[in-house]
Amino acid sequence: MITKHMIRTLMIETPTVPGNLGKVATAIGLVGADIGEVETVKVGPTYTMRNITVQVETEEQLNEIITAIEGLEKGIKLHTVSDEVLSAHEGGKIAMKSKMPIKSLAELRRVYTPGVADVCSLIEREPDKAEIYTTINNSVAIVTDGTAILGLGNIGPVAGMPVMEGKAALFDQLAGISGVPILLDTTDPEEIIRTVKNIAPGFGGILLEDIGSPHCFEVEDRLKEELNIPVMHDDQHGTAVVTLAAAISACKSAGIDLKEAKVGQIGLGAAGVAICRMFMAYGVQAVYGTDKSEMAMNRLKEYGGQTSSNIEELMETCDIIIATTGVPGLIKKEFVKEGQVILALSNPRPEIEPEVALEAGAAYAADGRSVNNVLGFPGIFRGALNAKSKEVNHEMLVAAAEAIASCTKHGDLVPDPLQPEVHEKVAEEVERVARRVYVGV
Ligand SMILES: NC(=O)C1=CN([C@@H]2O[C@H](COP(=O)(O)OP(=O)(O)OC[C@H]3O[C@@H](n4cnc5c(N)ncnc54)[C@H](O)[C@@H]3O)[C@@H](O)[C@H]2O)C=CC1
Ligand SMILES: CC(=O)C(=O)O
Ligand SMILES: [Mg+2]
Repeated sequence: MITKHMIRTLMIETPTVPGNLGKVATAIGLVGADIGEVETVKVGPTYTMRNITVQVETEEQLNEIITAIEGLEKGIKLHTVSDEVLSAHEGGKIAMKSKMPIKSLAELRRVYTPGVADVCSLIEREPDKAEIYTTINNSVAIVTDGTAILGLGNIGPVAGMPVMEGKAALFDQLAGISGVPILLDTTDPEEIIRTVKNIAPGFGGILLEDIGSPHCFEVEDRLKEELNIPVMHDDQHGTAVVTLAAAISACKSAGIDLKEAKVGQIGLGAAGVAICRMFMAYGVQAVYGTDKSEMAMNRLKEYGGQTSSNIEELMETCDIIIATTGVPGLIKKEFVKEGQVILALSNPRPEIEPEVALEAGAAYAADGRSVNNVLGFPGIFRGALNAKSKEVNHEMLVAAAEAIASCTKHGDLVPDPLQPEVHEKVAEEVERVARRVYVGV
């Protein structure tokens, strides 16, 4: 089964006679679409109304379903076709809310003027008190310039806002952190750095998101150097953490030593270079990378990595293949070697569908939906903020990767991202390592 990426909900009425739902399901199946959820909205004496979610590849395939259902027997009616992903975004996904009720004048005066002035004066005298009496230490800025939104490219910060809102929603739900999207109307590294430094006093940490290469490297390096709060470019290090976790789990299940495995990285942008650096620093001896850009290849060499001239060579020789190019379908099934581990991580669509890679002989295969930095960034920041760490460093990232791997069931590559224990474990391990390194406890 190939994963379909368009999700639509069909509201369908059928006469209340056994077998009608089966006819609808068969019509959808014959077109080659997948059925997701089936929700019964109403059961009447003569008819039943259901919402049926379908996953399709293209608009044409959706139209074929519509025609097929309309061609079924009299009484089976298609009422609406809705895009629930779009509906879920109506009005945006996040909100800044008051934690305090403000229902009486006494409460108003406590929360706002004149009461608030005393708290301001206290913080002026003792700046550390901001940690106790403001939300700063629990807030992370999610900063983008819109230059590498998922694999969609340079579509601008406003078009990237749904991704930033998604990260903020995940910060809240998985780690209790207030994530605040910051959209930058500049792609100039100096201006980005200056802006982030100027807003930094309001935040306990900075998550750089979907900032394209090569300027993302300078932006992150400089901000790490010049700010004394945790700064992490998620597409680099969040991705590298989760990829390392997946590789650790795959090697454990296959009974091989990751450090002895040959790893091939396709795409040496933000995610790819960080993955290579992470694997090399973890002790993997043979890490090779390739990219269509000479500049990207040279960058890997500067970091001490080895390059390969083409994808075919990597596919032929490596045990583990990781792809982060943003190019769907780049890896042909003929390239897949028996027993390989294939992590095709580009979103929204992978370089090879996991089902195709497995059919072609891969031992393990996954895409960016499961091997996703959502498994890393919430817990990494929770741990860093808890430890009052001034940065996110390599040891903390390795601790996060090992924590994710330790939560993974035998035979799986990564755990379920909605399992709260995973994020708790990542936070705990990151905090432990951060305290050891920075606070000395
Ligand atoms: N699963 C996950 O958690 C994550 C997935 N990603 C995905 O990885 C992809 C890349 O993201 P970034 O590294 O931020 O982008 P980027 O733009 O920094 O890097 C992409 C790199 O791929 C190279 N490339 C493009 N076409 C190629 C080809 N045909 N052959 C060889 N190299 C090629 C480019 O030259 C560039 O160096 C995106 O699709 C993104 O969604 C990124 C971060 C996290
Ligand atoms: C998941 C993510 O950060 C990306 O695809 O860019
Ligand atoms: Mg991203």
